[in-house]
Amino acid sequence: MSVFLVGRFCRQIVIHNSQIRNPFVLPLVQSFHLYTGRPSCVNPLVNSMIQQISVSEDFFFKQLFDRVSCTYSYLLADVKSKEAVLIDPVIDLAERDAKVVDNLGLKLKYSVNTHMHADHITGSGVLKKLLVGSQSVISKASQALADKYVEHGDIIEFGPHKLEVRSTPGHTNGCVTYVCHAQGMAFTGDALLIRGCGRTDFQEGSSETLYESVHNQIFSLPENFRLFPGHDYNGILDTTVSEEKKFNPRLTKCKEEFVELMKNLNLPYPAQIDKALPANKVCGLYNLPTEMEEKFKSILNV
Ligand SMILES: N[C@@H](CCC(=O)N[C@@H](CSS)C(=O)NCC(=O)O)C(=O)O
Repeated sequence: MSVFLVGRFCRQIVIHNSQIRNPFVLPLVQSFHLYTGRPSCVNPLVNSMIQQISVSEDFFFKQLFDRVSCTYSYLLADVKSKEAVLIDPVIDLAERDAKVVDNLGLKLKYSVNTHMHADHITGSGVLKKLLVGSQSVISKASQALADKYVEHGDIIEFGPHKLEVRSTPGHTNGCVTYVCHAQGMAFTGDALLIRGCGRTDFQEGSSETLYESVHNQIFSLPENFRLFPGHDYNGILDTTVSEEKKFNPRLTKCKEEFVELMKNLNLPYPAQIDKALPANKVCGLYNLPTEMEEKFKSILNV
């Protein structure tokens, strides 16, 4: 897709999409908008709410859903090398996910957790057994056991693709957001939900910290970056930086109002919290509730 800029004295300039964020091209796009004085329907800055960034041909992306916990998992892969990562798998659906990976001929490198979940058990432990060679990943700050620990600024690689790790604490201490700059995507876990955010009333949650995390690490991304949350309870799949900066009913408030609002959410505790936390402290490999241990007995050899 291309962007056409039409000025007062200039007939037409065609800029390919891949060049829009080029530091030499962006000011040109901006100045055309300022110069002509009207918000062009093709100006990416004005249009960022609706203009989607398309993924490159060598990048595979599949969004997966767990109906019970309303959790999204994300399978990302390099089309050429077949190396894949799976963000936030759910244990109950580990066999489904392993089958998808197998069917597509992918090689799962990492099962990546955005944080230590309180509402469901991560699938990263069972997936290590189902897809031999794959490793569990979680942030160092989460203090859970995993094969690989990540910190702010680290890069996770699969084929030529890269996910930047951004520390976004507040919902939990160890929450991270994974940003794929080249594809204009960020996976926010429970730090930012669509028109919402993660609760801050347990697991060392802090509303002040969450506010800073979202504003500094997520809202600072380009306006048209697509954001993929850890959950959605309303049937919406994704959002953008621009949409959330305009319409998020919590995070558009000032920090003091946000903190007050978060104090009064009055949400019931997640039903599975007492079973989920002990298991998630070891990335779903041990400490499973009896029914899960029974279900995955042969896979986990416990
Ligand atoms: N009812 C669900 C839990 C719902 C919930 O508390 N969701 C969390 C993310 S999972 S810990 C949250 O942060 N929600 C924010 C919100 O505004 O809803 C269950 O029992 O599992």
